[in-house]
Amino acid sequence: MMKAFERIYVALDTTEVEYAIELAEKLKGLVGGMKVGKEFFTANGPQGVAAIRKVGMPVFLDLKFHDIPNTVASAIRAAGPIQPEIINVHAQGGPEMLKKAAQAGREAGINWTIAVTILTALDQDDLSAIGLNDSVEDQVVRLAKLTQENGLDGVVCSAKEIAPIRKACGEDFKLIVPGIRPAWAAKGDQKRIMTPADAIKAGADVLVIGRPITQADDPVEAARKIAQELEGL
Ligand SMILES: O=c1ccn([C@@H]2O[C@H](COP(=O)(O)O)[C@@H](O)[C@H]2O)c(=O)[nH]1
Repeated sequence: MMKAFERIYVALDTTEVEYAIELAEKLKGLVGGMKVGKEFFTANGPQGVAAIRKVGMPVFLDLKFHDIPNTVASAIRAAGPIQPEIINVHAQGGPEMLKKAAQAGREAGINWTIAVTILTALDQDDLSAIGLNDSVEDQVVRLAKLTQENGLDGVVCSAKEIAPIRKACGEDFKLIVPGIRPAWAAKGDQKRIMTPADAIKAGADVLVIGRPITQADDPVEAARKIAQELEGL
């Protein structure tokens, strides 16, 4: 049985590899894993990710691939040697791309290949601006079902859509949830947010938390405070 704090993955959004390693070392035992995304990967490449893995925690490689099926599948296979626990694509890449991504993830030995539904920094007005006139919830559930039908392990969604996705896709489908904001943290550019405790109560498998921890005066204390909030849920 997973402990609640192990559900926290910290978003290491920085270009500084030494700082990221130091932070990962300090947070080991307080959180479950590290998430590295476009900023870190663009600056430090696979060697940078390997350095984070060496700290001894699972890594979520959040590169959100969105391209033609062959390119996405090849990129996922290329990530195999980095041995991320989780890798992702955009569900809006469509059914063929999703199917090829799932196959490539399995071939590469990656535990969870998942798809981003609608970014947590977007709200209803943003969807309308890009010509999507369904509700955020309907669009997220549609993409989650498409992701599941094509063999992936789960989705990235906001905590606000956990209940309808669970209803549509069941309990085994993995829900990885950014847009997490403790009551004491600034919202920043996130629009669909929830507190860590409420997101876990709603049924999130993994919470992705960046700035509330990394930008805190004392990141270790911030992580400890969040972990305590999750204890006993
Ligand atoms: O819909 C999404 C998908 C990915 N993210 C990523 O999660 C972290 C969140 O960081 P915070 O500092 O806690 O806002 C960040 O790396 C995003 O790229 C997301 O926020 N929403």
